[in-house]
Amino acid sequence: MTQLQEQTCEACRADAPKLTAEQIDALLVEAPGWQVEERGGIAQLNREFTFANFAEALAFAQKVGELAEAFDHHPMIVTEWGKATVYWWTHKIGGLHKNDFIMAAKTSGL
Ligand SMILES: C[C@H](O)[C@H](O)[C@H]1CNC2=NC(N)=NC(=O)C2=N1
Repeated sequence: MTQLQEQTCEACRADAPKLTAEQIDALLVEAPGWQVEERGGIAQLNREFTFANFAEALAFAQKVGELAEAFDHHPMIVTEWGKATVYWWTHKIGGLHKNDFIMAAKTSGL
């Protein structure tokens, strides 16, 4: 996990290739707790984080947002009482890029 977590996102270009199923399977091994689900035809990496209450979930969401701003790569975060679900995918390519796994690993490290 630390290996992915320490990497930095490469500048993702619109013509960057989406990860293949094999590449996704290999990267999932390095991102325990994360799963890939397709939403609206787009493969997304997601993980649910649980907390004691809403305030803690919100504080976590804020940290994820700061991480996203630092790397200019942004997730969807669904924040609820006791839960925050983080979704990573690359808008530019409408799918998954290694950057999404790097950001997921960093999210797990928060
Ligand atoms: C202009 C800015 O760098 C781009 O729009 C970035 C911002 N954050 C992003 N976040 C994600 N998840 N995918 C992108 O393609 C993306 N592009």
